[in-house]
Amino acid sequence: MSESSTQPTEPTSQTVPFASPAAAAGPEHVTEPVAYDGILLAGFGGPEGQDDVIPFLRNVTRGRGIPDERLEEVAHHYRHFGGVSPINAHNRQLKAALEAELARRGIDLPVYWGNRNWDPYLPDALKEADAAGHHRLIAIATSAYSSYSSCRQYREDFARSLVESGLAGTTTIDKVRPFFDHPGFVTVFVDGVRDALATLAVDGEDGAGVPADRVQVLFSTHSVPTADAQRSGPAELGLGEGGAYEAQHLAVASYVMAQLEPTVGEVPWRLVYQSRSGPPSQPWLEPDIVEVIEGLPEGEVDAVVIVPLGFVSDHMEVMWDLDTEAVEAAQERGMRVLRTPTPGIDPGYVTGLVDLVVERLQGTPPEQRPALTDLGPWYDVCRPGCCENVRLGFKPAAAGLAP
Ligand SMILES: CC1=C(CCC(=O)O)c2cc3nc(cc4[nH]c(cc5[nH]c(cc1n2)c(C)c5CCC(=O)O)c(CCC(=O)O)c4C)C(CCC(=O)O)=C3C
Ligand SMILES: [Fe+2]
Repeated sequence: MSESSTQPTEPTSQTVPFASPAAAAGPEHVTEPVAYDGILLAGFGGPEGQDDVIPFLRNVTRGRGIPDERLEEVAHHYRHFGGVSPINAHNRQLKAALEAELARRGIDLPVYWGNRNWDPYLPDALKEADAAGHHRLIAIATSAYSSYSSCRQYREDFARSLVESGLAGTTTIDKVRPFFDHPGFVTVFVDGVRDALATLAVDGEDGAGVPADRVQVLFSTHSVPTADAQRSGPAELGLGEGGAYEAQHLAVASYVMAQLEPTVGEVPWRLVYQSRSGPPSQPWLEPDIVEVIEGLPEGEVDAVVIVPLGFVSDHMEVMWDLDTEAVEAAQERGMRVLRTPTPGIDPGYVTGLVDLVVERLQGTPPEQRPALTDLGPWYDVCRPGCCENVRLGFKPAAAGLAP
């Protein structure tokens, strides 16, 4: 395991041990213009009432070997909020915001929305596009990084949905690059951490304020099996045992902190994980955010800033694992705690997503594409086998290079 897995005994700041550009020109970047006729907004999906909870969880975990106890626990998170995840409402808002931004820029492309795990499902979105005569789609998945769950699985869902809808051979689906280091995404986190530190500076105990060196910034993302992390991104980039998934998060977190350094100085930070779900025998990325908070040295850290770096909206993984569990852990230790915003429908984020579509419409060369870390701009089309899941076995995927 990499450095990020060691338990902290004192506030830490991580370093990024690599600089390994994916940006070299190659077949993974598409530099020909493509006349797309629709945008496919691909979401995760979530339940919208108590009766949806169990069928939704069955959809998510089919064939995954998630223990029953874990499913019951997760069902409880949803039940606590009336069986409703806000994720579908967020995606309805995002669709409307994308439509407004496209109209503002005079780009005549309809947005079709479909989910992996709940209604409206992806095959229905493809049928809706077909009915309108649209067969050349560019997809935006609501996930910014490389890994099986955050990239490849969406590509497999596209391939499966083309078959299920009867549109294989008629419709094609490409996908915008993983946008972890696109300014539209990253700026939300830079602003969020800056605002949180400013709030703490004037708003501590006794009105004295918390100095930046007594704050621990925790960038949190979804844990995944270490086997999945290792297989994320091309092995020859040499991105370490956490693969592209961990490397991309570390690079973005490091960029965020570097932006703030001139004004706030050195603030301790680290990358942590949340929402682990496999059996205990299976290694997943660590450390867990709650364990890290519980291990923070008493008397040295006055406040924790939680940054939901792995997520694009305030869905259940944010509401429960961060805003409920992690916040309670910090409060129990007498620490102040702030959680920074997710991108949601932030105007800069929405503009950025449209920019990602436009770079594919125009075939913008990689060196002209915005990317804030040395790792990007990441690939438009994945190589064969990229992010494959060895546990679940081979499944065909759309939006990849031909073998
Ligand atoms: C990397 C990643 C993201 C971020 C990228 C992205 O956003 O796509 C993400 C997002 C999400 N995960 C979500 C929900 C769930 N994820 C589960 C299970 C799993 N997630 C995994 C990974 C990820 N998940 C993995 C490796 C599993 C194990 C099973 C498997 O190998 O697939 C389970 C099963 C129960 C449990 O064990 O937790 C649930 C209910 C929701 C919806 C929240 C809502 O409803 O508001 C969202 C946005
Ligand atoms: Fe998940």
